[in-house]
Amino acid sequence: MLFSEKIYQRGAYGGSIEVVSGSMFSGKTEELIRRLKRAQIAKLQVEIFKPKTDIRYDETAVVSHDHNSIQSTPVENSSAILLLGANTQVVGIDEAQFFDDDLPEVVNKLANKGIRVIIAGLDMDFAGKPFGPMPALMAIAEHVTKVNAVCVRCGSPAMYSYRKVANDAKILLGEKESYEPRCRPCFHAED
Ligand SMILES: Nc1ncnc2c1ncn2[C@@H]1O[C@H](COP(=O)(O)OP(=O)(O)O)[C@@H](O)[C@H]1O
Ligand SMILES: Cc1cn([C@H]2C[C@H](O)[C@@H](COP(=O)(O)O)O2)c(=O)[nH]c1=O
Ligand SMILES: [Zn+2]
Repeated sequence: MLFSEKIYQRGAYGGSIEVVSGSMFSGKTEELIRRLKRAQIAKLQVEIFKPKTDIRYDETAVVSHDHNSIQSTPVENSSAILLLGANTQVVGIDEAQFFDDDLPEVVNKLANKGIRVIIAGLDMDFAGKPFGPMPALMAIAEHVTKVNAVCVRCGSPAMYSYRKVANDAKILLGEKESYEPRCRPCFHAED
């Protein structure tokens, strides 16, 4: 889909919410970085946020599995995004699944002020259950882009993040040592 970098100029109530969602390794962060870098090229003021807890690749930058990166501000909660993002033109948010349930209200407020908000996050956790505020964010977004990884078992499009380690905690940071993307049949198959 083609998004106009100049969309913010429509003013109050002219903002918008875009959500990029899918499994791990599906390219959510790369797509987020791509859209944000285009906004920077268009000389828009861009503020990028991620949860303070997400220190997998870098304490401050948003970094993709392929090591593309963009500077960001780590924040404790969604109210910090409202505080720090209210006077900019474009707001980017990565790992949105880890934020609190107030995030949809926060991004609605930002979009109602005319800000373009671009959000990336996991739609489902390792058990295939909706993850945090993501369902609500997808409901209120103008544009939802679902991306797929490649199933590591069969090569089909993958929508699930299969957890390879025995741990039932909802939040377990990690990458290939702990997770692999799988398609529906492979996700439900016996190991
Ligand atoms: N099984 C896989 N399917 C698709 N991409 C993969 C896979 N394993 C590794 N990758 C790499 O991961 C990159 C996507 O990284 P990233 O944007 O950080 O994904 P996400 O944010 O969705 O976890 C791809 O461009 C690709 O190079
Ligand atoms: C499925 C699942 C994932 N996580 C963690 C693992 C990673 O640290 C992030 C997802 O990162 P990505 O950019 O989408 O690759 O979330 C988790 O805590 N719980 C889960 O169920
Ligand atoms: Zn498969």
